[in-house]
Amino acid sequence: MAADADQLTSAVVVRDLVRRFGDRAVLDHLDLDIAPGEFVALLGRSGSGKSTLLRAIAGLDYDVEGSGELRVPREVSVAFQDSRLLPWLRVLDNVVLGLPGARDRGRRALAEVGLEGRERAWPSELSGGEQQRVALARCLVREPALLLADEPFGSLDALTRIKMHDLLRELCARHRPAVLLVTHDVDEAVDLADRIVVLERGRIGLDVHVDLPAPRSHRDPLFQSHRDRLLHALGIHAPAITEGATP
Ligand SMILES: Nc1ncnc2c1ncn2[C@@H]1O[C@H](COP(=O)(O)OP(=O)(O)OP(=O)(O)O)[C@@H](O)[C@H]1O
Repeated sequence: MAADADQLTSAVVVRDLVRRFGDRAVLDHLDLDIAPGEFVALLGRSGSGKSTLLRAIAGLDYDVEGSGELRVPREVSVAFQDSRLLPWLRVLDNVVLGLPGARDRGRRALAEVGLEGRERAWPSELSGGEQQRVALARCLVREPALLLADEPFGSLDALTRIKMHDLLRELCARHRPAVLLVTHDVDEAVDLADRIVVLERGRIGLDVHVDLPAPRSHRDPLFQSHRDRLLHALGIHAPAITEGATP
C-alpha cells in the first residue's frame, strides 16, 4: 500500500515489508524510516535485496508478491546505473520529458550539473559521466522530496565517480531531498551519507550515523573505522586501522 508521507516527520516510512520471489522472502518484515533531507546509503551483500527494496519504495514492483506498509512522498525521482535517456530525444527534451512548460527549469537544472550549452546534444554525443549528469538533471527538475538512486555511478570510471560524488553532495546540500542510495561501494557510502544501513537476511541489520564533517577524508581514522565496521558487516575482513594515520 502506498500513501502520502508529506505531512509526517519522516519522508519515508517502511513497516513490516515483505517481498517474496517464490518461497524466498527477500525482504522479511523490514522496517526503515528516512527523515526529510536525510541522505541514507543502503549496503548489503550481492543478492541481499537492495534493489528489491528500492523498487518497492519507488512503487516499481507491482507484480511482486508481498505485504507491508510503505509511505513515500508524492514527488519521487529515481536514478539507475544506466542513464536511461531516450536516444531519439535531445538532452533538454529528455530532462523535461512529461513536464510541459518546464524548459527554463530544465535549462537551469542542466546548468547545475555542468552541462550548460549541451541542451541540443543527442545522448549518444555525451560521455557516460555526462549522460549520468543529464539523468541527475532529469531527477532535479522534478524537485523530488525523495531521490532513489540504484548504483548511479556503478558504470563510471574512478575519476568520474569522484567528480559525481562532489556534484551529488553539492546538489543534495542545495535541494535537500531525502536520498536512498544503493551502492556496493563502502567508501562511496561513507563519503556521501548521513546514515548507512546494511541489509542482512531481509532486514536492516546495521544502522550507522556518519557524523563526519565535510569534506570527508579517507585518511581520517573515523572514516576508516566506519569503513572497517561496514566491511565487517559485509563479511569482508579489512586490515586494522593504521596507528597514527593522519586525516
Ligand atoms: N524478478 C525476480 N524473480 C525472481 N527472483 C528475483 C527477482 N528479482 C530479484 N530476485 C532475487 O531476489 C534477490 C535479491 O535481488 P536484488 O536485485 O534485490 O539484490 P541486490 O542486493 O540488489 O543484489 P546486487 O547487489 O547483486 O545487485 C536475488 O537473489 C535475486 O535473484
